[in-house]
Amino acid sequence: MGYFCFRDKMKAIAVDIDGTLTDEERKINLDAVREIRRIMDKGVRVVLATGNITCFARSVSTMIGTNEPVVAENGGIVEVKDGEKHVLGDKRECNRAFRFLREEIEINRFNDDRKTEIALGKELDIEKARRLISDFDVELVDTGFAVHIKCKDVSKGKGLVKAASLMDLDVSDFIAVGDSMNDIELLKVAGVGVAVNNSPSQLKKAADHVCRSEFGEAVIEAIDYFF
Ligand SMILES: O=C(O)COP(=O)(O)O
Ligand SMILES: [Mg+2]
Repeated sequence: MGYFCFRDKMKAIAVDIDGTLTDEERKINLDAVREIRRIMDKGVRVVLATGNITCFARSVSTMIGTNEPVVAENGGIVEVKDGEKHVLGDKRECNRAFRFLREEIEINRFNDDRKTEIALGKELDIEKARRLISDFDVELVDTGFAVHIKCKDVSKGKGLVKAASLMDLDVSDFIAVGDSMNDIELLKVAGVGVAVNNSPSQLKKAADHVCRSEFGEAVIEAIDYFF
């Protein structure tokens, strides 16, 4: 089935922030924002799905101009615009793993108020850390911007399922665009999963479509292709 079959069928897009809407320095691509606003004007609904903390996700969403739920903390939180929060993760096991890890190796924890996970500086020796906390029911996800200690059953994919139901949509109505390993479930649950070209090969393999371009240019490419 060709991708053109999806044209006019897709109702919504879920977009990752860092490395997808932004470049590697976290500068947002304004042309991609313009493109997102253009399809919003046509009635396409836009959800941001990010590993960032909820207030950051909400701020970016507000400034782009979407009033839809945001998926934050890698799917641990889905927040509706009026501030109603759906908590899909449990931080306790992350805390236990973190306390154990900090006894063993030096780690730099983000000083923020995450509700369902813990974010660490990306300079961490991730393979060593994974071995050290392998007995805990958590996983480490490296996004290229941070390393997250998150519950195994939390994902942006589950977050999108929740967001879609709050929007009276189905996840299959969504195209999802992402750049890193915290996007893999997001790309898998969506109707069409799109990896930007700066994604690791594992994400590209999980995607239905891999963009030729990188970062925000790839968001523009995906929108032009699918909407
Ligand atoms: O929080 C991160 O580490 C990356 O954020 P992202 O999911 O928006 O790319
Ligand atoms: Mg990203």
